Amino acid sequence: MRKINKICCIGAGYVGGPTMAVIAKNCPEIQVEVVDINQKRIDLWNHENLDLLPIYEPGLKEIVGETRGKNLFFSTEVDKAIEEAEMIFISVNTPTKTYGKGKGQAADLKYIELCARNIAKVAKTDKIVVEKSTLPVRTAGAIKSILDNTGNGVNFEILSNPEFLAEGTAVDDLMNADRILIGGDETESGQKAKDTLSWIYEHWLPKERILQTNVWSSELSKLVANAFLAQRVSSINAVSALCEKTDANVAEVSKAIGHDSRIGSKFLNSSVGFGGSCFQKDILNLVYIAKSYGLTEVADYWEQVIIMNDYQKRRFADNIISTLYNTVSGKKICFYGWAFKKDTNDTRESAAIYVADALLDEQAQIVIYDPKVSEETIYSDLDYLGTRSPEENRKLIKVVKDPMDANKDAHAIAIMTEWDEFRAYDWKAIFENMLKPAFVFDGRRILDKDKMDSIGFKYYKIGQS
Ligand SMILES: NC(=O)c1ccc[n+]([C@@H]2O[C@H](COP(=O)([O-])OP(=O)(O)OC[C@H]3O[C@@H](n4cnc5c(N)ncnc54)[C@H](O)[C@@H]3O)[C@@H](O)[C@H]2O)c1
Ligand SMILES: O=c1ccn([C@@H]2O[C@H](COP(=O)(O)OP(=O)(O)O[C@H]3O[C@H](CO)[C@@H](O)[C@H](O)[C@H]3O)[C@@H](O)[C@H]2O)c(=O)[nH]1
Repeated sequence: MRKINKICCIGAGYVGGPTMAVIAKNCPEIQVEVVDINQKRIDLWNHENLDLLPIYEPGLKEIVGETRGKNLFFSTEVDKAIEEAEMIFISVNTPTKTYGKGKGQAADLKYIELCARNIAKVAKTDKIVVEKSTLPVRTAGAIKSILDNTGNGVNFEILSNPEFLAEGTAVDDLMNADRILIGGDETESGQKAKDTLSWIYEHWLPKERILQTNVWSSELSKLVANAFLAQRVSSINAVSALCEKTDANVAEVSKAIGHDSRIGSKFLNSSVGFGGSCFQKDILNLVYIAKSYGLTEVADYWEQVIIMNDYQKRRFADNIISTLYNTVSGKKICFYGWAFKKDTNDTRESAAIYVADALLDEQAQIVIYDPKVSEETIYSDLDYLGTRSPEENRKLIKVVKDPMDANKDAHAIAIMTEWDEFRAYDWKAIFENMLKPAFVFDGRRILDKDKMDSIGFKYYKIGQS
């Protein structure tokens, strides 16, 4: 096993930034360079005011404050970083394809390929290239083929090292990872490369948690882990619809089944639907791969997880419309939360976007408050859907910085994200501020039904009649 002094990471996003910051903190002897083509993002990573880092994660600014300028650096000098590093992590985005073959399902690998070509062009010494991005099975082979055909005599070892952090808890997940997965060739040089990457993680994690597999098992395990987690959310959300029709309470059902140690209690919180940049994308990718091997039943099985999630979002919006006397036209609806979960400023695939879109189709006036999401992001999320013109979106949507401004004269409040501060609000004062009857649709099950009823709200909680 070889110890290394310099690593770099291509992609300074939600994964690249926190992951490299945690490596820098735990490995003071390793110089870590994080590079990105997005100048604005890099400028924010280098901003002297740590509250302006491009990514909000509890505990992140403290680690960046401690390591930046010592052994953690952010820059746009991609070529220089590649040239100098002994190990290169690729952590660029791999979104669902929006064009051509596999549109709407396959992963778009153009950013990965650009990185591979760039490494091939620039590298003059042997490198270990680590896939940190989530990739379809057998992508390592494609990267290897690009790298090995450069003809400049450099040896590349490709490893798959998928990341399992969840947003909102990224720092804690990285510091106390359940497992680290390292996939690589079962050759002597492959084994050496795996051990070198393992050595980095062993700085702060017990060796038993570091699993080594072949490359393809590692690539596939990442997709399967997300598919299993999302499947649990869709399963409990399917049950929530049934609970609303009966006198069952989804929280009691979750608790009852979660006590079975074979089932376990995690990921059984019913909600307005899962969001985030990973679950849907990775399941679609799994579905696409299964289809491409002719495994139709396997593809259909996993696709149902997404179909159920879409149903849950639509069901929530439909309930708001039907409860508000079958029309929301011109009615003010307050959204508490826009992020796809609490403690992150990320809004990718957030359920709030799709619920808002359905209500805007019915000409609702939506006023949004989220403690961490900017007005610019909210407008761009809706504009991206292309359902209506940007001008129309701005006419129907208002984004406010004070939560009490959002509920003033509102017909209804929809709780879209489980931010802790929403629980602590003075709900009596909110009731006074609203039009009557005052409706609350709790898409995250964070408020107490008895308390809300006693204040006078018409309160609807997902998964409870
Ligand atoms: N977000 C998560 O919680 C999470 C967790 C685990 C795994 N993943 C996976 O990790 C990967 C990255 O996700 P993310 O959320 O960090 O994405 P992101 O969009 O936040 O960041 C990706 C960054 O890569 C940069 N980039 C793209 N092409 C580049 C190039 N050729 N050279 C330099 N920089 C380039 C982009 O400018 C962007 O800043 C994805 O494959 C994702 O599926 C994400
Ligand atoms: O019981 C639950 C748990 C989650 N969610 C929702 O599911 C989505 C995803 O949540 P979570 O998994 O906590 O966040 P992500 O950051 O999307 O993390 C997932 O996706 C990452 C990217 O691949 C993986 O690395 C993580 O292991 C995996 O948990 C969010 O909208 C949550 O609100 C629920 O509705 N109910």
